[in-house]
Order: sequence, then structure tokens, then C-alpha cells
Amino acid sequence: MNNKRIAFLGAGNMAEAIISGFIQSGKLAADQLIVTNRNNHERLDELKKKYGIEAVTKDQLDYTTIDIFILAMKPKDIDCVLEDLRDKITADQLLISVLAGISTSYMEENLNDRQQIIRVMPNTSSMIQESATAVSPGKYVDMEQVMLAKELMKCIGEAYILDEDKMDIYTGIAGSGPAYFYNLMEHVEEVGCQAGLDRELVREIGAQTLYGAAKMIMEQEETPKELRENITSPNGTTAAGLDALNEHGGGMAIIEAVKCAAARSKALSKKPEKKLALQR
Ligand SMILES: NC(=O)C1=CN([C@@H]2O[C@H](COP(=O)(O)OP(=O)(O)OC[C@H]3O[C@@H](n4cnc5c(N)ncnc54)[C@H](O)[C@@H]3O)[C@@H](O)[C@H]2O)C=CC1
Ligand SMILES: O=C(O)[C@@H]1CCC=N1
Repeated sequence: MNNKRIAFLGAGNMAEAIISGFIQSGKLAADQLIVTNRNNHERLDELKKKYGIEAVTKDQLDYTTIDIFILAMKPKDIDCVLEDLRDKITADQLLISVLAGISTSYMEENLNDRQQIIRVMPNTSSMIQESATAVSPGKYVDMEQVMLAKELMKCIGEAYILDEDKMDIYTGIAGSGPAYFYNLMEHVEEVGCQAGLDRELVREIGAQTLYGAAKMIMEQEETPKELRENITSPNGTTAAGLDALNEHGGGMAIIEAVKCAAARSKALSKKPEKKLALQR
């Protein structure tokens, strides 16, 4: 891993979160990383300054010097990128895609014969090395590359090898997941403020409560159900709160959120038969 040159195609939120996690891990040096975008020089300068990495536009990149490309643009931009990459890379250069919905088979069909591709789904907690990242190998990738990709993803948190047919639901749970908890916290903050608590204080209290609950799930043997029951005294405050939560569709709302995010991931997917017009 420490002799690989890694180029990010895309310099947005997700690229930055991964770069930040990589650097913090201490397992990758800044001079191994290069970030690119189409032509937003201001953003490139910002990342260069913040992380000490190389930052160039995609047309300035020397593609032949790169071992691993991390695709980090929006799914809608994938076709342009594949067309662009086809003539610039070889099949043994590894592509790691973070794009929601875009299948390895679609990318394989539209790149070199037997292109090494791995699809991953991290989340923005990569920024602090706390992502939960799925890793799904493409058809032509060898085990050594899969292990390398997993090791890379472990620099930004936990990593799990997953069959690609589970990627949509994984995206609904873990890729989008932090947003549900942030949204929950926005509401907690609001109700706390309405009751007269200081906003900064209620934010801290809410976050500590969420963090403590997550840590309990990870460190104690009890299931979430048992942990919930341990807090819930008959006729007590928690029972009153949970009753209201359920009356207002709390549990169902989370189920629907995950299902809808997964459905959106599926809808973003492109089928291999949709080969690009410029395919050689
Ligand atoms: N934001 C998130 O929480 C997560 C995002 N993802 C995936 O990560 C990808 C990026 O998402 P964000 O960073 O949020 O988007 P963003 O909009 O912040 O960043 C996209 C970047 O791609 C660049 N770009 C566009 N076309 C390009 C090209 N042809 N060559 C090089 N760079 C190009 C843009 O200039 C921009 O820097 C998406 O595909 C998304 O599905 C995956 C997991 C979590
Ligand atoms: O909202 C999105 O489409 C991306 C994918 C997972 C998280 N953010």
C-alpha cells in the first residue's frame, strides 16, 4: 500500500472525507495522493493547502503513473469519465468507485477488456476514520487487489466485503445513514432550544447520547431491543416517549428511509447492455 500512487477523480465532499481519513491513518503519505477535478482550481488549491497533496485538473494528470484511481464524481458524470478513461488507462490499473448505484458490470463493459474494478460504499465519517465501508469486487479483479482495497478502506474506518447485489440496501443503511442521524439530531436540537436550552449545549448533549448508545451497541452483549428494554420502566418517561415515537411512525419512518434510499441507488444503476456509443 505504501508504494501505490492513488488519484482521486473528483474533488468533492466524499473525496475529501477519504483523503482526510487516509492521511490521519498514517498508513498513506501525502505524496502518494493526487486529487483532480475538471477545472475548479480554487477547490484544488484548497485541498492542496489543507492536506499537502498534489492537486491538478484531470487533463493535467499523468495517468500512466497511477496505480489506483478512486472514482469520486457524481453518478450522472460516469459516462463522460468512462469515455475519457478508456484510452488513458490499462486493464491492470485498479479502479475503485465510490459512486452510488453504478454497477461494476456497467463500468467493465465500457472500459478495457478485463479492467480491474472494485465498487465501494463509504460514508462521510471517513473524514474521522469512522466510516462503515462495503467493498464489492468486480469480475476481473484478483484477490490481491481486493485485499488491498479492503486495507485501504480500513484506513477510513471498518470495511466489509459484500456481494454487489446487496450494495443498494447497504447504501440505504450506511452510505446515506449518517444523514438520518444528523436529521434526528436537528430535531433534538430544535426541541431542546424550544424548551429553553442553549443550542450548543443541547447539540453536545444529543451527540453524547447518540455516541453513548452507539458505543453500548458495539461494546455490550445485549441486542438493541434488550438495551431499549433496560431503559424502559413501566409507565415511566421512556415508555411515554417510545409510545409517542411509534404513534408518529418513528420505526416505520426509518424503514421507509432506508428502503427509499436503496430504491434510489437501484434506480441510479446502469445496465451493462447500455453500452456507450463510443465503445471500441
Ligand atoms: N457524499 C456522501 O455522503 C457519499 C457519496 N458517495 C458517492 O460519492 C460520489 C461523489 O459525491 P460527493 O463528493 O458528495 O459529490 P460532489 O459533488 O461534492 O463532488 C463531485 C466531484 O466530482 C468532480 N467531477 C465531476 N466530473 C468529473 C470528471 N469528469 N473528472 C474528475 N472530476 C469530476 C466535481 O468537480 C466534484 O469535485 C457520488 O457518486 C456519490 O454517489 C458515496 C458515499 C457517500
Ligand atoms: O446521496 C447520495 O446519493 C450519496 C450516496 C450515499 C450518500 N450520499
